[in-house]
Amino acid sequence: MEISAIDKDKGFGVAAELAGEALPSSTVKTSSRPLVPDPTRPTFYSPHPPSPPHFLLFSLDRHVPFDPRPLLNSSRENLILNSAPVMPESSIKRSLGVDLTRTIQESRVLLVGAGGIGCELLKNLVLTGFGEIHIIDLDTIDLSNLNRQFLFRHEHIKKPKALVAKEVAHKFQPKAKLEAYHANVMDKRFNVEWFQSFNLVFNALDNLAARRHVNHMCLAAAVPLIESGTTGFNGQVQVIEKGTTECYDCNPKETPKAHPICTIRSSPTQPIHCIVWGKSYLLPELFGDSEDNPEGFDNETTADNADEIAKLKQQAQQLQEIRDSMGSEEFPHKVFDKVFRIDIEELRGMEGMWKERKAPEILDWDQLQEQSKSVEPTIVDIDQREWTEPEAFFVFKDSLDRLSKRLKELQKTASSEGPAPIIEFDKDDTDTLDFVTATAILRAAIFDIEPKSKFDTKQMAGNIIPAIATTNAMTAGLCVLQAFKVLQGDLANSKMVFLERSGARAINSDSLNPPRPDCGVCSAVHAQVLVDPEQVTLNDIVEGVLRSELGYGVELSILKESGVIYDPDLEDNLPKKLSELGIIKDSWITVVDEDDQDQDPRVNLELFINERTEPATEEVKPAVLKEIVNIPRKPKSAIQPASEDALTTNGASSTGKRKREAEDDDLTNGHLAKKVAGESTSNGNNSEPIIIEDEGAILIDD
Ligand SMILES: Nc1ncnc2c1ncn2[C@@H]1O[C@H](COP(=O)(O)OP(=O)(O)OP(=O)(O)O)[C@@H](O)[C@H]1O
Ligand SMILES: [Zn+2]
Repeated sequence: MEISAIDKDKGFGVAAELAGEALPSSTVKTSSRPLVPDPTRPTFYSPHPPSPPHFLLFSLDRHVPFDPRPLLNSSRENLILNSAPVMPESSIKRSLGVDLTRTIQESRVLLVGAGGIGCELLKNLVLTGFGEIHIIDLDTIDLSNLNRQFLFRHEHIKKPKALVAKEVAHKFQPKAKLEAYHANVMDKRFNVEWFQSFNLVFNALDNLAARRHVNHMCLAAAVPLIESGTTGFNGQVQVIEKGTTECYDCNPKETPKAHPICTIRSSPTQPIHCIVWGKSYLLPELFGDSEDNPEGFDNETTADNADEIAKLKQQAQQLQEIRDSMGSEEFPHKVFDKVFRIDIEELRGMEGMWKERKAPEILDWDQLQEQSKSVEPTIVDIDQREWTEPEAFFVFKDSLDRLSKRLKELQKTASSEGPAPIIEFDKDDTDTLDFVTATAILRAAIFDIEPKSKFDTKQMAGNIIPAIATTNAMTAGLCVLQAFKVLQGDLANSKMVFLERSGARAINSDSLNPPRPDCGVCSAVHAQVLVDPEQVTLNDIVEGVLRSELGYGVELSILKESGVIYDPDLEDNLPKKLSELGIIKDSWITVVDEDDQDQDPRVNLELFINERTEPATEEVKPAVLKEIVNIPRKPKSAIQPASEDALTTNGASSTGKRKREAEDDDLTNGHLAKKVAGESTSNGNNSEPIIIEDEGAILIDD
């Protein structure tokens, strides 16, 4: 990447030179000339760089009459990050124009999550002049949040994130109207009407369930949603608008990987299999509640793995007997012999398993005892390199001893009525981490698998994906840019934006796709029904609303979050009151049309339960639709190719993403990356620079 730094004083240039040293693969060019207006473009200020760079960074102070509108109006993405403590309104107007500034000031927006992205986003929203911002977060502040959730300080630890975020952000812009909720966004009180009260919703969440819930509520409320997320250096921003774009659920999401039980118990092939064995099998069997379901591997009994489960249970039972000798001198030897010798001997006996791969090797207590004599106790502090077998053996005994003493201590002080004390894995609990690292290394040696260091084990066992402050900050900036487009009703130019570390460009974008016709979530029609859940029966809904008012036939089923509550073969629930079925105010049921005899079935109907206060009378039916809705038929072929011009007005149908994937195949180093950048400059698509205004807005052109 090529970076040009220009400043009328020397300071920025020096900083850029230092940056150049820190980024040896980049070319940093510095210059200390003043900015001059570009005579060919009336509102544009050109520094006349020596050669057209890929990115151009401007650091401007208040006195330079800079107008970045041409950049904002360019067809490509720009990134705005506000870095100033307070951005004067005049600056915002100059940057965004009077109309957009007013729209922003009059907007009422919801920010869900005040974590890594949320803190950055709140700061951006406040400094950009958003008029009313509601912040919701269920969590309290933790020490580990402070490195990147910059609104929080040490004195805020244990306080609710939403409330502290509000308080701190308010100081940036006292005029902003902020409202905070220390609550779960999935609470029923945050109902469709509440969502409808916002012009725009931002998701800055960290889990699938909450993201899907907000997606669903925004679709039901017909409020646009800007969804965002980061993992390490990668970030993504997606604009979702009912009926126009794909929703969060249009594309299936990966669920966390569970390893097959046979892999964990008898045929590990990767370091993670040994780590999961130490963390989710051996540690809980010795120090936890062995009745608990282990996490990280799939121990559901099926025809295929019934034998494996039975074997595991048998081995676990034998370990339980050994557990009784915890605290005695023989305890470590007994545990070692059981898991690193007896169980392995048994496995070796299953000859069929070892035809294709090397049979596991048994470990020898006496030999390791001898070899580990010279190991220093400080070995536990060496976390960057993999321990040798004797070192791992030493830590195995040492951590087993520490954990045994801890559990004995806990047992002494525990009350007899409460649950028996246990020790669970925690990546920040050194005793458990040492134990898992050491046992995983010993197991890896048995199966001839590469060992992992304590540091790596912590990442892998703790499912840690490093959170990078810069990625969060850039992603939050991109969210605001997309918000500008949504608020201007310019969905045609809204994008799906990606931050990536590899490839030619850091920021890439893709046109938004129209909704997938087969998506059960966003193809659904949403309606509200007014009822008294204590009085109204399911039959009142099925007959009184669905069949008589909406014309459904016999073949329909009704689902609640927990499963099916009605279908033609399940009529027991019909006479029950809604409240008895757990269908309360502000919950919803999904109606699925199963009738495909005469014509195609209708799309799903999501019926939200609204409470009615006045009683039903002769004239007023017990369940009434708030508005009559038209429920279209499902399209003939569920998966249709997305219409190319459904969203794009600029004809940009060949998406940046596909192009980028092709580029990635060719690009392995910065040299090629530069070449691509140069090419796109010459074809006129990439000629705009990045601008950083260090006390107003920072614009980074994509
Ligand atoms: N259902 C929910 N309702 C409200 N807030 C939620 C909900 N689920 C998650 N959140 C909040 O979303 C935020 C996500 O932020 P982030 O991804 O930075 O996670 P974190 O928990 O702060 O950090 P880390 O997981 O890395 O320790 C968190 O503050 C979390 O409390
Ligand atoms: Zn969808």
